[in-house]
Amino acid sequence: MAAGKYTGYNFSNITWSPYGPYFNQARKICTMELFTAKRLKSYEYIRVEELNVLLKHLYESSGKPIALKDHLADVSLNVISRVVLGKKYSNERQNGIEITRHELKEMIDELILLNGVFDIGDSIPWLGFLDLQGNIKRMKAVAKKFDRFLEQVVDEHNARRKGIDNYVAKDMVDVLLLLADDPTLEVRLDRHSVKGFTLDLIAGATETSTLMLEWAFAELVKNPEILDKATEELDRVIGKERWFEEKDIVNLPFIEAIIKETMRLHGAPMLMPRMAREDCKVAAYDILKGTQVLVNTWTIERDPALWENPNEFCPERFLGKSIDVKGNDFELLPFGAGRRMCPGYSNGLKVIQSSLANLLHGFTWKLPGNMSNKELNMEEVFKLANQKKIPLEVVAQPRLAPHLYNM
Ligand code: HEM
Repeated sequence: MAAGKYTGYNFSNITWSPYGPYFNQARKICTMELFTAKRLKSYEYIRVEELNVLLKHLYESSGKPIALKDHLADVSLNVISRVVLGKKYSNERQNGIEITRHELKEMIDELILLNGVFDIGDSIPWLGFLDLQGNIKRMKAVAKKFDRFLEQVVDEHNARRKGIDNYVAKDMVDVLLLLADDPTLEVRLDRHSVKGFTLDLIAGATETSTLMLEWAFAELVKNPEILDKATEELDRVIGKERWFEEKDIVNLPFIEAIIKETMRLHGAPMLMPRMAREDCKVAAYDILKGTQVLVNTWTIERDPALWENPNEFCPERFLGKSIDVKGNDFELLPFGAGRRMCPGYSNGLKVIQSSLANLLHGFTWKLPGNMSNKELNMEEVFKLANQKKIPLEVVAQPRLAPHLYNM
């Protein structure tokens, strides 16, 4: 869907177009400025603080059914808004606060939905101007809202650093604005590009990790023997006297395997569209230069020629195997590969690893009431990301000593 044309900012137009001069620049900014190992490490305390809020909240709601996705979405949005925008948004409208967390989340949901929607005008271009489904009207409306919000974000950041020599960037918008001041940059970043970049970072990060975690929990409550194996590994490696820390992940191969298996079965169904740069042949098909190419990862990741029992949730298949999720192994591409691979994959992966490990370590998980695991609905809704048709409801009970929840 040509959402970018109407929303003004989108993965496929300003900063990210692989055909425009901004693309190489944007990639360089990601790898050399925004997602360096040092910067990611410096945000660890944010990931820990936000996860702790959730752990505490779950402790207080223990025994009651909760819609897990709503809580996970709060963690993702709070982490990414602190990392990118330098602050998180509350659900209460406070003085001087231009937007509530709920409003921001609604805007992101609308943007993601419109990016993945099937629009008649895309298939029959001469009907496009009629906007039969009303999508274009909705895109223009959400673009206006985002622009108002991002203008305010940029103004606030500029005001904060005004008159300060050698200002040290505190968040990603600061980094982008400092780069925009740099006259030596190969392609100058203007205000519009900073806003586009900022929006891509927020939209790219928010729903992806939430959905992965919701699917992981759905698979685990559906397969209690796998859930038991995961808790056994956590007890053995972490013990019952402390929480998981990011550095522990290298000692938790089964938790890593659960994440890979969740991504294999429930990752994004398609990668970002590509265009063939030259004539080529793929599996005996002639692909002409300029053809738009869609990579169907859903099919690759369930291909029986590559995976034994492809529709079964079986993390064990990854144990002792070197298949990773970083775009090197083409049978598993949850973050894509190559020039358009997800620039935020290491941050996304860290949020997923620590949320999954700590939620499993700190709580037992059950379906509400007398619902059996066989009754759990696992239907998907195909969008830009793969959503669970019926949101997962679960009941959590603490499994560690009470003083550990006193954060
Ligand atoms: C578990 C978390 C995440 C998953 C599963 C995920 C997945 C993906 C995938 C599949 C793509 C398309 C890659 C391709 O076509 O080759 C992508 C692109 C992108 N992701 Fe992520 N992502 C995650 C987290 C993040 C985070 C944390 C950020 C930013 C902070 C981010 C920002 C982006 C952006 C800006 C793009 C567009 C890149 C382009 O068009 O060239 N993502 N992501």
